Amino acid sequence: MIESLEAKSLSQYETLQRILSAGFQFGGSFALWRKPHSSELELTFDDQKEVRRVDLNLEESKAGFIIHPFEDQEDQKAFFIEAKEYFKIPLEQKDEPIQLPDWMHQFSQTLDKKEIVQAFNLENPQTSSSEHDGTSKSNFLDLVEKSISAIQEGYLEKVVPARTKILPIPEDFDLAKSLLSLLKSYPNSFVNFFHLPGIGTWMGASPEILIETKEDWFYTMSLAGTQAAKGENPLKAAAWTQKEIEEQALVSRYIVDCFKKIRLREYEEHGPKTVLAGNLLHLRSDFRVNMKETNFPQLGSVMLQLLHPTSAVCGMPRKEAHDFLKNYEGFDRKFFAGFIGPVNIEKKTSIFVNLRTASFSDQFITLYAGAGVTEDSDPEKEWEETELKCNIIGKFIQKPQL
Ligand SMILES: C=C(O[C@@H]1C=C(C(=O)O)C=C[C@H]1O)C(=O)O
Repeated sequence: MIESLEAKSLSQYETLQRILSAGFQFGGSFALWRKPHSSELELTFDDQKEVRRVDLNLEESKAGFIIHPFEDQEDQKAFFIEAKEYFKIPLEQKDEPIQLPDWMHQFSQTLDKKEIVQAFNLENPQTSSSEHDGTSKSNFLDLVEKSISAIQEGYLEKVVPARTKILPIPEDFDLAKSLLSLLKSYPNSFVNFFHLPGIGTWMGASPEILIETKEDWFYTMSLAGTQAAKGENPLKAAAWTQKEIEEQALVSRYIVDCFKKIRLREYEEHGPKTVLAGNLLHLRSDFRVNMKETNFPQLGSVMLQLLHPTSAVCGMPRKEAHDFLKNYEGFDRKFFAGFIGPVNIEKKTSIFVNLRTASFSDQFITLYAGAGVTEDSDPEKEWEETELKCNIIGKFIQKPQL
């Protein structure tokens, strides 16, 4: 009774503060997320101190949240937050109090915003000082020039060089406020936060599904081509150049090639259409397959392995593009452009490409962004595109809007 009265008086912000405090005091891993167009925040907590690693066998997996870096792992495994505790809370204001689960009341001490920052800083490994600089504009322009040359020489068809941008953690940084800003401002994105003790603490708002399975259906998408959303009706006003149309078509072709590898012919392809992600526009095609009719119940896992990393975040041909980035990009992407998301929660699996994301360490926040380069790319424009992408998360770290 007392608890429910207490919960009634908590605002959304205070509820989130309380959840984050409990997560950090719980001592294990935890994640929270809101799927695109959903009005529920989902949360999962795992009390195991040692971070779990699992095979990429989604169909047999326990319920939980999977996190895989950009690079393939030697042991072919991903990090995993098992849903030892799982619950959801409504994000729309309702009259009834938000119910937090009973176990959470053991962690009734609410950490203030500074203590929360300390909780993720202290546990993460120290980063080297070279990682504190981020990618300079001239280095990124050089990388794009090199990418264009590699394409002109016929060695690559498309490549997606990326960069980092470093922000000092602002004096008054407030994780709960930043997260609420992302939730409010990006209804079409997969807003997420996860904490793997000793490994990383990340937050993001991804627009891109890598694979989704719901009942009998498998879904994926090709997302590429970027421009700033402008004016009253940005979707209508969008005009795409040949460069962007081709860039996105290459990603669709890549997906179709993956279907071909497994001799799957019965897929539906819809699009491309213009979609909004934050204040950016992209071109997107949606693909779906009925796993029952095609007798392919394990399609989720098979396609996950074939698709990652797609040509939306790496390039084509995949191996050559990957080698090129390894040689010239000059930083470790870690979880950026890897994949994250809930697995077998309420019989659904929704795995997103980890884009529009930030990692926390020491006193720094690292933002990551890439841009698809083709023969017709203009290096200066690709730099501007990465600035816009970094800003999607960066602006709410610097100035949450509540
Ligand atoms: C690489 C990123 O985004 C990807 C690349 C895009 C592009 O090149 O236009 C668009 C959407 C994403 O598939 C990123 O956000 O960092």
